Formats: sequence, structure tokens, C-alpha cells
Amino acid sequence: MKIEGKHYHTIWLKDNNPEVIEVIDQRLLPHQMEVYEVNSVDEAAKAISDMVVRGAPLIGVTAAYGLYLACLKNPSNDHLIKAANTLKASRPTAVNLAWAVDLMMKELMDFSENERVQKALTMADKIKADDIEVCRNIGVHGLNIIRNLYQKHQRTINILTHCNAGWLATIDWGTATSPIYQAIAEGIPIHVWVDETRPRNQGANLTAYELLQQEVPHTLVVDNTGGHLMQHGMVDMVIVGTDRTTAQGDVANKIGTYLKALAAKDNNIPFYVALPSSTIDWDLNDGLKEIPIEQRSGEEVTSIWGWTGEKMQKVQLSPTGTPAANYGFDVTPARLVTGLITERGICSASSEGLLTLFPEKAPSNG
Ligand SMILES: CSC[C@H]1O[C@H](OP(=O)(O)O)[C@H](O)[C@@H]1O
Repeated sequence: MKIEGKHYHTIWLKDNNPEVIEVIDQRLLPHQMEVYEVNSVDEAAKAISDMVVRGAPLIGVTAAYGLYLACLKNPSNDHLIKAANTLKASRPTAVNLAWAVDLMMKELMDFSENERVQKALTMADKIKADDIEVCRNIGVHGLNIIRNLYQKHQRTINILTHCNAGWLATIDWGTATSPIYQAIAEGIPIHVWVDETRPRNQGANLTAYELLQQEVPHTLVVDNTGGHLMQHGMVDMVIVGTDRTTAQGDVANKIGTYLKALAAKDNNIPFYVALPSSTIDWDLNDGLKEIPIEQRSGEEVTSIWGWTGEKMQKVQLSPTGTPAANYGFDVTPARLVTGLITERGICSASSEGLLTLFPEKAPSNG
């Protein structure tokens, strides 16, 4: 998508130096647009854990290029296994990370060491390119929901979203934002309520920035506003992303998503989750019991980063010594999810729904 009129992806090979990966440093957006260089697999893992890059699909693609950098340094089995483990340990909840690493490792092990660099780069490039097409298709399918709402209401459609499941969380298009961008392109009037999304404020910093750049009408709200908006008929649908969705349709997403789903249910408002199939964990069923929830530093809760007008600065919010808990994600049970919007279409948040779209994932009878 565009930043100041110039088209970007979120990750790319450095010009004239294919041994360096470049990403947008999302910790500085929207106030500074800075390119961050990744020169090794350890730097890729740190960029993920420090949230230089974030968002399940982008985390997966970054890990894929991280494995490519590992091959450049040392393509041996031992080194790649160590590199894979380093990448997978960087953040626990987004399944795209393990999905990308495991996919590549499975193939790389079948190649000789001197073939692995090129094979790894080809695979990373394909995972990146596939993500763009997958997210575009999520938008194509999700657009039908918005069209139907517009035909029903014949007025601006109000959509609430949580955190950033935009193009900055992917390579392009986004997941939750792809239907929005495509509806805007079709001329459907849309307004987006943007949850600020404490404590890292991905909504205030990233989603608001994206929508401003793409000229999508929106209003930033504090996280606890959504229920009020829904009670007063100001939300027509909720659409969010996910970091890991189970084979039964339980959805892990940024902390606070579950509360929005409860409010949507109570107000009979459709609650959709947009996701690429790479975010489905087919090995898990019970999300509440099985999805690992990242716990980050309490300092992200007790302080906040902001722009002084000249530089980013951290400001302390709570008294020194106040303990803080910082759960990064929560799990929305499938029963609260109206539907899953995938690259293959829309289905119910259930194993039946998912297997209708992905029949190849049905357990083998053998
Ligand atoms: C399309 S995945 C976006 C997903 O990732 C975000 O988490 P984080 O910013 O911590 O990586 C959030 O849960 C979004 O919904």
C-alpha cells in the first residue's frame, strides 16, 4: 500500500545487496518512516521480538528471510536447526512464524548445502508473494459482506477493528483491512472505528496511519469505547485479524478482542475474523487451553512511547515499583465468531466450516 503516495511492501531485499533484508521500523510509525536493516538470523529474531516488525503474516515472512540469512552464513543442518529454533522462540502466539520456518526447513533438509541459499531465497520470496495474493483474496471475499450491509442500509457502513491487522501486519492489503480497502475502491462509503489498542497502541499508531494514508474515513477511540458504540447502533460489523486460529475456529488475537466479541454478541452485531490459512493451527482444537499467550514486559503497560515533535520518547504512566501484567493476546471462542474470512472464501468458525474450504486438511481415515 502507499505511504506519502509511494507504494511499499513491509519487507524487501536491500537494493544491490541481496544479503541484507530491509523492513519498515514499525516502532517509529507514524511519526518517523525509517528503514531497519536485518543482517542475520539473530537480528531477524530480535526484530520480531522487539516488534520492529509485527503481525502474524509479516512475522512469518520475516522468519522466512531470517532462515535465508542463516543459510548464507552456514547452510549446515546443525546451524539451520539452531536458527529455526531461535526464530520460533522470538514470539510464541502467531502460528505463521512456526508455519513458515517449518515449511522451509522441511524442504531445505532435502537439498544439499550448496543448493540451500538459493532454495531458501526462492522459498522466502514465494511465501512473501503468496501472502500478497492471499490477503488480496481475503479482501475479495470480505467485500461481499460489506456490499450486503451497504445494500441493506443504503448509508455509510461503520466497521470497528482492533489492533492492526492492516497491510503493515502483512506484506500488502492486510487481512482485516483488505475488505475495507476493496470496498472503498468500489465506492462503498465506509467509516472505521479504530481501537487504539493498548499497551503498544497498534491501532493508534499503525491502523490510523494506514487509513489516513489510504484516505479511509476513521475515528480513533480508546479500547473501552467499543461496547458503548455497539449499544448505540454505531457499529455495523466488527472485523479483526488473528495470530492463531484453531481447527475448531477459536481465535487468538490481540488482547481485548474477546471483550469486543462479547459486546458484539450482546448487540447482535456480526463479528468477523479475517485470516490467511497460514494462521490456522490445524493441530489445535481448544484455543483457550492450547494456544500459547505471549506475556510481554510490564514496562509496556507502566510506560508509553510518544512523539515529542522531534523524537520518540518514553513516558512513565504509573508509580515506580507498580507491578504490571502484560498479556499480549486473548482467545475468542468460536461461538462468538460470526464467520472466518479466508483466501478461499467465508466459512463458519467451526471444523465443518474450515474443512469445507480446506478439505485437504480433513484427518486421514487411515
Ligand atoms: C494480520 S495479523 C495481525 C495481528 O497481529 C497483531 O499482534 P502484534 O501487533 O502483537 O503482532 C494483532 O494481534 C493483530 O490482529
